[in-house]
Amino acid sequence: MVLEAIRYSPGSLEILNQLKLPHQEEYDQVHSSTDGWHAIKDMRTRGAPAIAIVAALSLAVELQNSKVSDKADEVAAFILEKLNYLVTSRPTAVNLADAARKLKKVVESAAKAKDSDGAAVSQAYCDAAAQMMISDVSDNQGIGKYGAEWISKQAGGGQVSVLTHCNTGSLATAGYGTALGVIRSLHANGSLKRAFCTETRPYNQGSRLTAFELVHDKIPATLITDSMASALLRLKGPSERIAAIVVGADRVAANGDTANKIGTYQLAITAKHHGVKFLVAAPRTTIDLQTLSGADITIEERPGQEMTFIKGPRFDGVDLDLSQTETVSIAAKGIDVWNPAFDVTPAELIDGIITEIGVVEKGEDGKFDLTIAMEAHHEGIKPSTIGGL
Ligand SMILES: CSC[C@H]1O[C@H](OP(=O)(O)O)[C@H](O)[C@@H]1O
Repeated sequence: MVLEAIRYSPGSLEILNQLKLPHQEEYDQVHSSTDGWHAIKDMRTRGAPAIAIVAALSLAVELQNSKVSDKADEVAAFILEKLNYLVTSRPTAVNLADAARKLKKVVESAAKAKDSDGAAVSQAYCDAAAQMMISDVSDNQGIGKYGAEWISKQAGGGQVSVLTHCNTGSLATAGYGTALGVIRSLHANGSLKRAFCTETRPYNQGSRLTAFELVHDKIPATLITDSMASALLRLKGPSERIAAIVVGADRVAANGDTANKIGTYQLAITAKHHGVKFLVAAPRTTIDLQTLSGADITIEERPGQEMTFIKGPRFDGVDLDLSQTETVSIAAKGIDVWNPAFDVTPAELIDGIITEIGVVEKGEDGKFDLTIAMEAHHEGIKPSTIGGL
């Protein structure tokens, strides 16, 4: 059974409540853009691509379940207002803002069309929002293909292990995943020895979500704490043939600096120290040429209690009691907390950016040129024009 973070059909949107995973698989209904905003803010749904898709579809179901004006410009104005509201839910991942920008263009074009009316504008929006979900899965399968090929080629063939951070799988996207998509493709190719995943404190996307996906897919995998990464590379890197650390992204700046889950930057440092490749896996909807460098990326800070308390089903010493969710304190009362949700890895520590059309590598100047990848998005330039293939 395929893991579905998002279930959509015209008029109906359900999200898998990721605060309940891995022990409870509960779907929450999303009826409106307000529901969508709160689901994203609460992190009941999360992951850069999934955030964009849930936001877009939350407005689609709101339109589908309401009587829209018959005036094209009124419906267009309503949609633009709601998109501006939705992008305020979480600031770091660019996918949501990118989706809103593209959807605004669709709406403005539909509103200008000859004999257009409210229903036509609403339908054009809903069709475009639904297409984003379909495109994301195919993007991720491309990322998986090119990422797996690149890693296998760099490792000289045979089976390799990789380390990943946070959750970048079917629970962070419309399906298959980005960095976890690379792991899925390596496994499908028979090229994966083992996947190592970090627990990814404090939200524990790794221990709760990535581990859940890897167990679900029966992929050989080992969970480590975030603090074990360097020791893993030093003590088990050669024997486990750890060829790369592969992570997702929330925003890739024009120069390749990448914002991703907190803890990513230190993984890039230890990868460099241990001679292990460090790869960012991201669809081009995550590349933001308007943000020139990592210094320009807004880093979301989350509430301190998300670090100082931990939630989970009650354990009676023998088994889990799923009917009882307990919240326990794991920090001294009164301590100040700094809880940034992301950090920025400088391009100099990144060996390649895996996109759905190929792996972008640095040029002879030691810098990334992401415009080729983005132009291909519009002009269909074949992947072979991008390094690494
Ligand atoms: C393909 S998901 C990309 C990215 O999103 C995650 O952040 P969050 O769980 O806070 O939404 C994480 O940074 C992933 O790498």
